[in-house]
Amino acid sequence: MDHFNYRDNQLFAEGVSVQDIATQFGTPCYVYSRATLERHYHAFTDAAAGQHHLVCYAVKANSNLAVLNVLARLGSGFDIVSQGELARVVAAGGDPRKVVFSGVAKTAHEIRYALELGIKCFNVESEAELERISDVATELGQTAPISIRVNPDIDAKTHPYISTGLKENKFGIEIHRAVSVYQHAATLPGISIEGIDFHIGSQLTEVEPFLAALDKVLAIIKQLKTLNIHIKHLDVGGGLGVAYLAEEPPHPSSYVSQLVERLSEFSDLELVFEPGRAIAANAGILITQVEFLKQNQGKNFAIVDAGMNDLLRPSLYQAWQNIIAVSPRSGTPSSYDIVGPVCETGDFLGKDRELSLQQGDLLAVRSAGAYGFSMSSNYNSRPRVAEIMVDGATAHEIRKRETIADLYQGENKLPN
Ligand SMILES: Cc1ncc(COP(=O)(O)O)c(C=O)c1O
Ligand SMILES: N[C@@H](CCCC[NH3+])C(=O)O
Repeated sequence: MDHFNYRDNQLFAEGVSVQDIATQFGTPCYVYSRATLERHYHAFTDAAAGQHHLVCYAVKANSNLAVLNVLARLGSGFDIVSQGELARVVAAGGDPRKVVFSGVAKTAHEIRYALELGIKCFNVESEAELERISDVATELGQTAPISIRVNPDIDAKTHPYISTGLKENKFGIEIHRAVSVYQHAATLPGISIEGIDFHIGSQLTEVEPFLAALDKVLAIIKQLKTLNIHIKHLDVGGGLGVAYLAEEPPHPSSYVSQLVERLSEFSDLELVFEPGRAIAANAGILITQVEFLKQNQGKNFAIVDAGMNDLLRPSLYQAWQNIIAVSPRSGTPSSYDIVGPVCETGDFLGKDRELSLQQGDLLAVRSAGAYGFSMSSNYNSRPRVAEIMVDGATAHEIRKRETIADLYQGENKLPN
């Protein structure tokens, strides 16, 4: 469910007409709903209420400062993968003590920055990284809180590019070596063992792979206890999917409850979640305008003003996202490929979409709040689009559209 609905044949974002947003701020632009973000966050926290828990929203899904700020105000923690994301969290008013730091290649500089801010935990992805974290912490006279990311070798049954928990993926430490890595970690001077984590992939539509990974990791927690290594938190990563087309992912509350049920023997364990998509995807749309309608060899194209540089998912993963008219027409629909202005054959937002269209019409690409703007680029020297957040009856410009000058500021010609 979200807050983008039709009223009198006009698409609304909460209390504001999408047509009005386009008129005021221009197209293309991303539009987010504060109420949807808040509702999705609460779906996790309400369902986890019986267990000590922390939701660490995955910043990579949508790192706009206003989005982070809305979540920070609710008490959310954050899952980050770079110094840049951590700086954003701080700038948005997030609490560094609720930050977990994931990613396979943390630099010494990034580790130092995170230690100085006092983050909750480093999710460690390799032995070499463990050594580096210990060294940097020792230099600073600190001990770094860590969790080992175990790779449970579970097939998450998702797109191969976004599966992360198989042994052939680059992520985490093989599960059969986890215990020995913890034993080694316990000997390092700059390390304080706090947790254990996994993340098996993104856009998962079933709970079973999560439960299978959870069971494997709970067995390790028990084994570590016998070795006098006490795990305080279990981070189950993110990855819960959303319905883009006909998928039927479990509701966050059902997913959370099923995980919590497995923890009856582990009442002291803090459960950490890192959802990105489940919170942000359906809290956003991308509005785009039809520039031209065109026919080639009997095929209909609607050429729109947003392209793969604005929303990469369809091109990169052949992802399907719903495309709807902002003011639907009553005429007989035709089948259109919705394509962008970028000079790539793979530049499309959707194929074979049944729509009744005229030049100048506005379209909304749904479920675009996650991995939309955050994966956008300046390819073809196209300025990045504006981002708008609707809060009740008001639309706020939370990021201005880039100007043409923004595209080359900071670059220098060679001296004569
Ligand atoms: C370590 C980690 N945590 C959390 C996430 C967020 O994933 P999602 O947006 O699928 O919830 C990702 C991305 O897949 C990730 O790699
Ligand atoms: N960018 C991906 C998700 C990647 C998750 C990051 N590990 C998507 O749009 O579906």
